[in-house]
Amino acid sequence: MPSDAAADEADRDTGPVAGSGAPVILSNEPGSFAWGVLAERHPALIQQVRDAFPYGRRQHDALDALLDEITNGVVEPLPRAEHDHGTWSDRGRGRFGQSWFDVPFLWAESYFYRRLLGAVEYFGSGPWQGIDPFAPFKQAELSGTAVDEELRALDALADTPADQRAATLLHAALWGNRADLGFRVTAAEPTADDSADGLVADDSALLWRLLPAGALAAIAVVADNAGRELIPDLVLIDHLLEQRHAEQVVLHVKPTPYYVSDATTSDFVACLRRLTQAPGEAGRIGARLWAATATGRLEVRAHSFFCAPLPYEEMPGDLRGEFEAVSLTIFKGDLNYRRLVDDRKWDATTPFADRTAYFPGAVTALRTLKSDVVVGLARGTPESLERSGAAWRTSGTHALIQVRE
Ligand SMILES: O=P(O)(O)OC[C@H]1O[C@](O)(CO)[C@@H](O)[C@@H]1O
Repeated sequence: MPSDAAADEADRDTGPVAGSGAPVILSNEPGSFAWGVLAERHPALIQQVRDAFPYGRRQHDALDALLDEITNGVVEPLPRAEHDHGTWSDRGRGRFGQSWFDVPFLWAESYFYRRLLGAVEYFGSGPWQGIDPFAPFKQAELSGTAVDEELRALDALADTPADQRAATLLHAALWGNRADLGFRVTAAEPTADDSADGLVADDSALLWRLLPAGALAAIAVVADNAGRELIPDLVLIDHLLEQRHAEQVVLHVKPTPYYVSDATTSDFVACLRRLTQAPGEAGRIGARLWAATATGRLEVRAHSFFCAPLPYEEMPGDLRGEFEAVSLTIFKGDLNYRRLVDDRKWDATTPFADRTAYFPGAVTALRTLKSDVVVGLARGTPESLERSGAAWRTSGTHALIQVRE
């Protein structure tokens, strides 16, 4: 569990203040994507969590109160006794007392997950301490037959040439980002066909140029979801290590449960175990990765800032130092993207390099589009996507690979 001091430290040393010039995304436009997340997904998620555990009276009352607050009330501060009361008092200055729909969407979502963990006594000192309220959903996905099939498919890849294998594994990690359990609370899961021609930006050639085989670089991977996303991420990491694109990989996960399916250390262990216990190539990949953790070639870290409601431009000095120390950082997923470029209504053709100029080193985003923000598109692309009439920004049917050297 992160200490209050660590989170305080994370918030104090904030570096330059994040971008300006485009309106921050709020959730107060009925019918907008952000409005739907707060008005529909969060209440549905409270119900799902309530149904998934034999919680006691106190937890049911707390979930009722949270539901009432997010639908009819205003943002309330954390109770004084909470370990991170001070941290959130600072983060919430100017936000408490407002409608949840009128504060920045990024902030509201993040605080919602903190409050949900509070309601189920995740941070308490009692028997529910550390019980992940999303664990049943993550476990069901990880033990499902879809994962069996995905692991079996690795056998066919074992003998393909390395560059072809690399391209396939990169795409598997990219599209694995559609496997997001929060996204499935209300939306239909996109079908396999939806991914055809779904790339709105593709800097993969530059990515491989930055990672030549034999370069022995250190790479950071900022993970997103567990299960069907983390498994292809791990398989890609194995490939990078095996082919000597990287000598060391640091995998950054969340310190506490977040956005339903975001990967924590427990989820990393569960995914690695799933790989090692699989037959064939998947099992061999799992064994190699397990061994890599023991030698330090694969290291897992869980900085408190990964659950902060803030853009990465405001990252604390120690995390900035970690990213400075590697040759490339790969950010997975939609939420990381929102935090990387800042959750604002940017013109979609704003260069990705401009929005990430503050980042201390080369950076890559692998993301399926599941919320409104997007940058780095070629001129004319947003217009033609709009003409298609599809919900291309939010439905997970489109994806991007963006790189800044
Ligand atoms: O798991 P990912 O790719 O970060 O997606 C999370 C996304 O889900 C939502 O919470 C709701 O769709 C978005 O607001 C958020 O960015």
